Amino acid sequence: MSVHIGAKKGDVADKILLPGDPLRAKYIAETFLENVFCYNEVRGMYGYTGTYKGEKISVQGTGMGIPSVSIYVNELIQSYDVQKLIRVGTCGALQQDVKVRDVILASTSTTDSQMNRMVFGGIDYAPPADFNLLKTAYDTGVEKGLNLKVGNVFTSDSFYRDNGKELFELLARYNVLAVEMETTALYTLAAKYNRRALSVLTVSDHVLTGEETSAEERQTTFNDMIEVALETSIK
Ligand SMILES: O=P(O)(O)O[C@H]1O[C@H](CO)[C@@H](O)[C@H]1O
Ligand SMILES: O=c1cc[nH]c(=O)[nH]1
Repeated sequence: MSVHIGAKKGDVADKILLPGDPLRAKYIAETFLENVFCYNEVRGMYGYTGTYKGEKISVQGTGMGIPSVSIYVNELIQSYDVQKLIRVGTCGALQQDVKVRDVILASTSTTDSQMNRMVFGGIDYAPPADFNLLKTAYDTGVEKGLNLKVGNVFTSDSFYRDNGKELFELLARYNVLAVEMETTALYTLAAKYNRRALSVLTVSDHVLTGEETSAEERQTTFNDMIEVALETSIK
């Protein structure tokens, strides 16, 4: 057991999918995995292990934002030796040509979080996706006929903000594709511990047009993203 995960060491696979929403973890486990068992219910942050096409794989909710995802990624790496970590999250689109339900692969992330500035003494570290995971996910998506977008995403410390319009317009001008809340932490911790990480994101709402998906759709569905992540994890 670690502080926030009630699993025995061998209960967690070396590859894992990481949705922010624990009910998305439950949906993924029940819909896509075989031989499934639940290894974590601590704080309702469900974690499951099962098999996908015969390969052992886990799926763990991370909660929202950098502090929460950092707890789970630290414990998954340090206590359970997880090697390959793929976030399956939602995001808000910042570009006109990025549509609701599109799938984005985050090649890097920009953040307003102070976390990395504290770690790197004021330097702006650029957190990268693992190139092999990124290429595999891209090739897998193209094979499935998906119009994947690849690029920079904004990992925000706040979902609600007063100066949103100006900031989002500025980021959009600099080609940032979308806003979410965890990728910077995932990529930075993967680099720190020499693990492989990727964020695969479904656009759940559009910051410019106001179009959005329902809470139920955010919790379930988004199957294109999940299939790309599962296939990438076993290739
Ligand atoms: O759907 P998840 O994976 O939680 O991701 C996005 O949704 C949450 C905000 O609603 C934040 O965690 C953001 O990153
Ligand atoms: O962080 C997020 C996630 C989804 N949609 C947003 O607008 N922001």
